[in-house]
This record gives sequence, structure tokens and C-alpha cells, in this order.
Amino acid sequence: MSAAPASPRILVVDDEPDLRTLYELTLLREGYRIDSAADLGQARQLLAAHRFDVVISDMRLPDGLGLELLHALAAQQRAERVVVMTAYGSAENAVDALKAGAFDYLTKPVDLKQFRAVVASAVQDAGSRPPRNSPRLVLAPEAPATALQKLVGDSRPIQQVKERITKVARSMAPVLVRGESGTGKELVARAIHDCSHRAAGPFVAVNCGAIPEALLEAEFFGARKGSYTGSTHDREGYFQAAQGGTLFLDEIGDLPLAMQSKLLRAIQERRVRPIGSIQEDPVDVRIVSATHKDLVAEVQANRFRQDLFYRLNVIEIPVPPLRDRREDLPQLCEALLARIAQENGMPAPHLSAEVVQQLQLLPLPGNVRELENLLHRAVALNDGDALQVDFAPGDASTPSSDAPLASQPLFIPDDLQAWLDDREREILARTLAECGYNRTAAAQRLGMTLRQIRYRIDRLAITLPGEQPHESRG
Ligand SMILES: Nc1ncnc2c1ncn2[C@@H]1O[C@H](COP(=O)(O)OP(=O)(O)OP(=O)(O)O)[C@@H](O)[C@H]1O
Repeated sequence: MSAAPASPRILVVDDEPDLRTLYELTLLREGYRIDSAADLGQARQLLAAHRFDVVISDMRLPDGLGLELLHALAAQQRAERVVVMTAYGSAENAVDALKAGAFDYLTKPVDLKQFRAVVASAVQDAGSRPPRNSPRLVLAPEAPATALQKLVGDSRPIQQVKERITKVARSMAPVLVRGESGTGKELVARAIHDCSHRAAGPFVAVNCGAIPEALLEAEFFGARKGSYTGSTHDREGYFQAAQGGTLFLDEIGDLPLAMQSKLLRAIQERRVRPIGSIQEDPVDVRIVSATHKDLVAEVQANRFRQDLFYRLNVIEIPVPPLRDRREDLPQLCEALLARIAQENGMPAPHLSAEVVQQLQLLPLPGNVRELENLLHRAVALNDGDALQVDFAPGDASTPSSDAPLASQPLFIPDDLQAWLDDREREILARTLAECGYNRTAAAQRLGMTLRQIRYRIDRLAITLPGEQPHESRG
């Protein structure tokens, strides 16, 4: 028991002897133990006799398809992680394999650098699961449990979402998160990342609808210095920024068709070419996308590429609207209020059962985000112990920026500047989040220059993801 853990054991299945040798040599050099098989029959024999960490199998074998191995391993609840190799351009095969539970796929001719990276992540994932003989119901590691806790709610629909996240997090299969606006799609995407073996890597969220079309390619794939007017240094794209982690493509349905083709190519080939570069960069990124649109209808209307749809939608996670899980509302209110209070450095205000009941009756078409806005306003206007929510028609439930100001009750703050700062901070933070924390896009949306938004971000001590908190906030 105290002996050093044996090196990971890998089974390579390929009918071409030269390729088998190439894979074996490459993997031996990485310190793995290797067995190899030339067809399904041999592979089955080896699998019956031994346990492996990872199985790497060609898709097309003399006596059948690599998929059969995948199905057999799944049926026996075997823990081996399977990486399949598919011929170049056979996208359907790769998608079928991921759907059947493959950990990842590689396209032939195999790029050895990518091969090593994919195998390493499969091995790492295999190593992070519980020992094989331990009971199936082991405690989940701390991080995934915490990640799922952020998704507040115990209703059956939200439990199903959490189960799905846990199930899919560990593979490389692309996930499409579908749901109405404000239902928590980004939170789901983050939870997938946090529960995966990529959790230590970056999570890069991009709002596809917020980037001007002319900038899309540079934003996604990067650009070399001098490749366009004014570019004075190399610029990293989202794919490079998400290397080793997860790229979350929010509002994927808003991506223009031309960019859809480029994205599809990048996903299939796992390489991106920065603008102005003659070389392509290999990328190791898991794609999670989200949309509130009906993408099937978008495909039918020729606004969304069918091949990209199939690529992104290997696994779908529908996120239920709040009206289908009203029982979560009390818990959500409590969690949201705690968060708001923490942001404002104040104790969490109490919401009476009566007010919660009233909230239950609101239509809340904007889902959790609308509930959050409503509570934000209630906290800002609060002057007592028990929080009051203003249910005035057309106000609380449907914030209407176009209602005549004179018809709204006038709130007179004690400290006008502090109150205005709070509103400004809220608007900036929301817009930045919706623009994937791209300052240029957020500035454009708010009708200001990049300089102006930078100044305001600093003044209001807004911390963007990945930055150190401002000193003024501690
Ligand atoms: N189950 C939940 N528990 C806690 N907070 C939630 C939950 N669902 C959503 N939220 C909060 O509601 C707000 C909106 O969530 P999020 O941005 O993930 O929604 P979305 O579906 O991605 O919205 P959109 O489609 O508009 O981009 C966020 O502040 C998020 O933290």
C-alpha cells in the first residue's frame, strides 16, 4: 500500500502497425505503461484481463468500430477513459463518440503535441476518480460540491440540472446550456468548469452578441502586432486565453454566419490562426455555449449552421425558468440577499414570509436576474429592519425605464452621491458582465469611450474577474 503509485496504464488500439509504434514510443517517453491491440478482438481480451487508465482507440478497425468498445466499457461501468481517433473531416464520428461517453477525440493525422496533451488530461481525469474498489457513493470532492452550491435551489428541476452537470463535467464533450434569459445559464457553465478536471484552468466567458462583427475574429483568435491599423502588440484571443480551461460562448445564437464557419473550423481542428499570423496555434479548450434562442428554429431559418449546431449540442442542459421551480424562491431570496448584503458590506436584511409569498405571485419573466434586481432595489430603498419590496404595478416586476418619471414615487436619498454611485456601479457591473467583461464592448453599449469607462471602473472600485480587488474595497 505504501509503494509508489504505478505509472498510468494505457491501451492503444489501432490496426496500422506504424501508427501503433508511433503512439507507443510517444507514450513510453511520457512514462506510461503501454499495451497495444490491432483490432477489437485483441482489445477485448486485454480489457478482460487488465484494468487501464486510458484506452486510445481508432474508430475504424478491421473487425468493427471503436464505438463498440466504448459501448461495452460503458455497459460494464468500467472506469477507463476512452479517447477515440477519427479520420479527418468525419465530424459525425467524433460527435457520436462523445455522445457515447468518450472522454475526448483526436482527428487523424494526429498532431503529437495534441495527442500528448489529450492523453495527459485523460490520465489526470482517470487519476482523480475514486479508487476502483471503493463504493460508488463516495463523497464528492470539495470543489465540485461548492461549485454546485452556488446554484441555489432544491426543486426537482434544479436537481436535475445539477445531476447533469456532475455527469458531463468530466468529459470534453461540448455542452449547450439552453434557457430563458436570467435563468442562471452562466452559473451552470461555471459549475461545469468548476466540477471538471479543468477547474484550475481559466474560465473565459464571452458574450457573442456584444462584440462588434468587425472585431469578432481578432477577439476570438487573436491578432499579431501590425495586422490591423493601430495594433501595436500581439493580442491574445479568447481561445488562447482559455487554454487548458473552458470557453463559455454566451448568446451563441447571435453569432453572425461568417463567424460561425470560423468557429466550427477552430473547434474541429483545435487550432486557431491569429489574424496576421502564418502559423496556427493548437488550442486545448472545452466549449460550453448558451442560448435563450430556439437554435433548431434558427437552423431551419438558415441563421445558424446546422453542422455547428451538432458540434456544440453534443450534450444539452436545459435550465428551467423560475416559474417552473417556484419552490426555490425562498431559498433564492435568502442567497441573493446575502450576496447583496455582502457586496454592500452590511448585514443581510430579513424578508418576511408575507413578502416572499407576494414575490411567489409575480410572473418574473426575467427569472433569477429579475428577482435579483428587485431585491437590489429593495435593499437600496430599505430603511428598516424588515425588507419591504415595492410591488407597485409596472415597477417591481417589470422595471420600465420608459415609464414617465413623474408618475413614479420619488425617492429622496440621504446621501445623493452615494446613492447615485450605487446605481452607476450596478449598471456598469451588469453591462460589463453582459459584455463578457470586455470594457470596449461595455463602453460602446453605454455610449462612452474606453477611457471614460476605465475611469469609472476605477472610481467605483469595480473588480473585474481575474483582477485583484481594489484596495479601497479591501
Ligand atoms: N440558481 C441560482 N442560484 C443563485 N443565483 C442564481 C441562480 N440562477 C441565477 N442566479 C443569478 O442570477 C443572475 C443571472 O444569472 P446568469 O447570468 O447565470 O443567467 P443567464 O441565464 O446566463 O442570463 P442571460 O441569458 O441573460 O445571459 C446572476 O447574478 C446569477 O448569479
